[in-house]
Amino acid sequence: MAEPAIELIDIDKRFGLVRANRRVNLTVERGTIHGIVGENGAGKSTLMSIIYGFYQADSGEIKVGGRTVEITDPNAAIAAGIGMVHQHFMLVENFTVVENVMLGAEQSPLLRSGIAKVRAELKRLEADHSLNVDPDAVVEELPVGRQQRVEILKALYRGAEILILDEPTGVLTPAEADHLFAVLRQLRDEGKTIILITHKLREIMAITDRVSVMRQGEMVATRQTAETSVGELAELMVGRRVLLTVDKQPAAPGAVRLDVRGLTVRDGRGVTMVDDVSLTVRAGEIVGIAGVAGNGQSELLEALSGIRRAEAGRIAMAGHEIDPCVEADPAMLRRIGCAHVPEDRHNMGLVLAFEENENAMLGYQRDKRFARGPLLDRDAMRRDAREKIEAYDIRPPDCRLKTANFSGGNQQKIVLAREMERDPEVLLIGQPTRGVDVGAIEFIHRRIIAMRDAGKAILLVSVELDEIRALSDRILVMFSGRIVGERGPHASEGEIGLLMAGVHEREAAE
Ligand SMILES: Nc1ncnc2c1ncn2[C@@H]1O[C@H](COP(=O)(O)OP(=O)(O)OP(=O)(O)O)[C@@H](O)[C@H]1O
Repeated sequence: MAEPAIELIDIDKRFGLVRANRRVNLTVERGTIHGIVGENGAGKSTLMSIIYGFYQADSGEIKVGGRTVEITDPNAAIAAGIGMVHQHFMLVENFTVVENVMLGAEQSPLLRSGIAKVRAELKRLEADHSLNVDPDAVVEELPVGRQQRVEILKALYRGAEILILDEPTGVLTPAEADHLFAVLRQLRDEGKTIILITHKLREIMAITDRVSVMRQGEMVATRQTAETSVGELAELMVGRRVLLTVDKQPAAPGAVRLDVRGLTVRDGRGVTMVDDVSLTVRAGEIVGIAGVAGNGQSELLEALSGIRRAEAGRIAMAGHEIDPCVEADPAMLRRIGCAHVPEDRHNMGLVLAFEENENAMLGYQRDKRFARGPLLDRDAMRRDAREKIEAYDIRPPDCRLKTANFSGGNQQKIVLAREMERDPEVLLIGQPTRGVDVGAIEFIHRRIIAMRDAGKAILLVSVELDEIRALSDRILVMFSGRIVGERGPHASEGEIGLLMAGVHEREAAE
């Protein structure tokens, strides 16, 4: 039998007291798509960073094609035929596609023979793998799906035989995700090996050949995908049965707590992203905004939370009239009882260089309970942070750890705990479970329902249609900046999907 594409033997990695990888063994066969799943902080990204040479294992061995390799840095990984598509793209945004692909590969013989050859090679790779990107396009002007294709091209250009993708669909529209999967299947059929990390178990079932499960730094199981199920994988990940559906009673809505009239918002380039939107959210109800990413949901949430100034409209929130067209003031909105979980935790939700306990109260630093005279009461902050760490099972449970050193899903929980535990009257919540494992999704969904049942008005924006359908009491569909339809909680996926795709209201109802 052919040698496996890659073998990891007894890989160990510690960060201080945290044992991120414990004697991990993994065999990935050539020409297969191998999924890696595991709860937040299980050690998936660390393991991939070791394969790609960002980190060095404390001990253990890596074999590529049967031969032991020393992967001391990403260049050594590339030389061994390993490529990586990162969760947060590593592209230079104001460079063109071809420049990005060349960057770091300046020594390649192809480049020395002239940029025209590089462009020709890129065109060949694009055509062979249906990657369709213009080599001369500037990266920042490309939609995220295409930027991701540039990352794939970059890896293929460097001769990658093994491609690692870390949560590649988190930022993609459903159509972009389908296209990515078609590309990955084709690469596999050509004999390349794909390692895919994702929290979306449905994706694992749809596209992988085998799947391995990590828990608390250990590799606990490997299955043939055809012989397992979402339920089994979820249980293997978190060590208990996970309810994959949300239990809730019908809503008992009260008074209107959020009333938006004629809101119009433009983006930085002057393009109208939110076009004359009106909506209401009552106490004790969850209103979900469904839509394919990029249809104005983000700008709507930003305008409501005071991050972005609107062009027109008015807002009444928690009994206060707000003019969304004047200078934005998120602090004032917090004071009147509005909490906001932003979609983009890195840029809007957290300061990664701060300690966990500082992020756990970011934006609420003027609260009396954190004050000691004119200073901050550090003890009170840490006490508060520890309570949230416990309630939200944030790992590792260390409120002094720098936020950058938490795994992606745990960072998300830090933001959720801060905003949801403030007991707000109105909760604006964007992509609450992005990057979060199935066990944590179950917990977060229960918390959101509990807040609704306690009379909070909740506006939920999510690109996950399953999440919108599971949580919302009313569903508003946004397309091209407008609300194009409203449906009850039992509307079918197909009906909402049609509205999301811009099919007219009447046709969608038929
Ligand atoms: N540079 C670092 N310094 C300290 N601790 C770290 C560092 N990188 C990761 N860790 C810790 O190692 C553990 C594993 O993290 P890792 O990012 O590999 O998890 P993950 O399985 O990818 O999680 P997620 O699904 O949330 O992305 C976590 O406890 C994390 O806090």
